[in-house]
Amino acid sequence: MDTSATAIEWAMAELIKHPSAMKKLQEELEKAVGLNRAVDESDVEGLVYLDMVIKETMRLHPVAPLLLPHEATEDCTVNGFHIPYKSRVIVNVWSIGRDPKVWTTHDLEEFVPERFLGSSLDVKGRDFQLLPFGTGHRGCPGMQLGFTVVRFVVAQLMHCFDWDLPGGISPSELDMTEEFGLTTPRAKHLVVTPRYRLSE
Ligand code: HEM
Repeated sequence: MDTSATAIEWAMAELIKHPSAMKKLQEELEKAVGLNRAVDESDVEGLVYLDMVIKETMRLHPVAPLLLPHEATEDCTVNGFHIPYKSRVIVNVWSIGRDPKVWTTHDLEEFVPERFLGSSLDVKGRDFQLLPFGTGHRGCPGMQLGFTVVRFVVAQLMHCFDWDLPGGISPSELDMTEEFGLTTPRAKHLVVTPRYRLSE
């Protein structure tokens, strides 16, 4: 599964669709790195807006929308629901990412990285509102690598380039249809033209 590539493509698409968020991220990167060199892996730690962009991307576009099927190892009760031993449990993180009881500060369907401002929510599996890597014994063992790669690549692409959509399409018209399955990639790959923005 191309999990990291799918997450990077969604982050790029959301940033291109929301030029003000892209500008804020570019400003954060410029402040941290300047325009005379490319982003290094060590620059990415502590970039608050970048972190919020990636979390918001993973809230709206979890790469594995139903995680992987889990099996109950014993009888248990969760939120009043009895789950018998050996039941197959499917966790719909796509839907949890749009739960109005959880996400109260901004429009649920909108890409708003600022909803994470001042919040300690992270993607490591402790906060059940946001589980793009699953949680527990069968959570994603590649989480650290995946999260680092996604942050680093998005930071480099946004720092080095501005992005133009083809054929005069305006950002708001960008098609965000998902292809539903075990993973949810974009239905149509993102096609964009880079414009180099660093000093030589
Ligand atoms: C952004 C990148 C990635 C995302 C969003 C992601 C997401 C996930 C999710 C949601 C699961 C299922 C967890 C569950 O059901 O509780 C999973 C499982 C898994 N992931 Fe990842 N993953 C990513 C990157 C990676 C990488 C880089 C590797 C390997 C180097 C990896 C290896 C695995 C493996 C082996 C499992 C199965 C674990 C098991 O069943 O015990 N993932 N991943």
